[in-house]
Amino acid sequence: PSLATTFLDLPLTNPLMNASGVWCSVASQLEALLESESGAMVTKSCTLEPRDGNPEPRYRVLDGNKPWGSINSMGLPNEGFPYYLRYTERHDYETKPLFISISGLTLDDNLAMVDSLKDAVTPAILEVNLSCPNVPGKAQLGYDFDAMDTLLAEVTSGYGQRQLGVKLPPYFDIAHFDEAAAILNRYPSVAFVTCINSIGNALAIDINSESVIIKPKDGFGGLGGDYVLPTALANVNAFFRRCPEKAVIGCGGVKSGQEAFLHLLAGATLVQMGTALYEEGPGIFARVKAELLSIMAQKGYENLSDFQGKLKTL
Ligand SMILES: CC(C)(C)CCc1c(C(=O)O)[nH]c(=O)[nH]c1=O
Repeated sequence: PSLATTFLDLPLTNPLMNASGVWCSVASQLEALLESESGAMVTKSCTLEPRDGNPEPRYRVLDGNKPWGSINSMGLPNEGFPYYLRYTERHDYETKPLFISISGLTLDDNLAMVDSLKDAVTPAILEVNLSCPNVPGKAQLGYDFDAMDTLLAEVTSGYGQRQLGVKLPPYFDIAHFDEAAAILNRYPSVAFVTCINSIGNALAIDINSESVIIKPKDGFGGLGGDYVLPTALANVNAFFRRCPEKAVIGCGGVKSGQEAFLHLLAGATLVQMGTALYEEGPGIFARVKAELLSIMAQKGYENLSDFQGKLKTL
C-alpha cells in the first residue's frame, strides 16, 4: 500500500504531521521534524512579539491508569513572528510542506502577521489558531461566533483571498457544528480546518499530594491524548460533512496507526499528533507510518483514497 496523498494540490509522501505547539518552537526542533518521517510540519502558534509563556510546570502527561493523555497551560511561549517568518524563508519545501501557525493576542496583531506573510509570498501554508485569546473575560475566538466571523472577514481579505486554514477548538453541540460551519463556508479561501485543539480547561488532580499538577491557572489546562479521541473524531466528521469544499486535518488522540486510520476514515486528509509526539519524539512518525501501512495491507487498501472519508453509519 501507499501513504502518498495531496493537500491543497501539494504532494505529500504521507498524511502525518505534528500538531502546532509540539516539537516546533525553535529551529533545532523544526530541523528534527524536517529530518523525521512526517509528511508535513507546522510551527508553534506565534504572536507578534516573543513570549516566555506561563511559569512551569505547565505541561504534564497524565499516565496514571488508562487512559493516557496530557494537560497543558503553556501560555503561548514562542520566539515571535519574525523568527518563524525567517524559518519559512529557509525551509526545504522539496522535502515536505510547512505550515505556519499564528495566534495573535489581538485582531490587529493577527492582521499584521497576515499582511507580512502575504507580502512574503512564502510557500508556507497559514493555519490561524482560533483558540487565540479574545478580549479578556470573553470566550476564546472559536467560541465567540461574531468575533470569529469578523476575524475571518478581515484575515481572508488581508491575505488577499490566498488559501489558508483555521485550527478549531472542539465543539460539543450539533447547533455549534452547524453555526461554525455556516460561518466558515462563507469564506471560500478558508481551504481547510484543523480539528481539534485541546479540550479547554480540564483539571488534573494528584491524589497523593491532593494538589493540581500544573502551576498556571490554578491547574486548569488543555486536555490532549486518549481522552479526546472520540471528540476529535466527531469534530473531524462533523466538519467533513458540513464543509464539502474544504479539507479537514485531524488532530486529537492519535498515538498509533489505529487512531490515524480512524481520523482518515472520519474524513481527515492529514493527521496531526501532539501528546504522543511530545512523549515519544519525532521517531513516532516512522512507527505510525508502518502501523498505518500494516492496517491498510490487512484490509486490502492500496491508497488512502480507498477509505478516506468512507465512514459507514448503521
Ligand atoms: C491556549 C492559548 C494560550 C490561548 C493558545 C495556544 C495554545 C496552547 C498554549 O500555548 O497554552 N496550548 C494548547 O493546547 N493549545 C493552544 O492553542
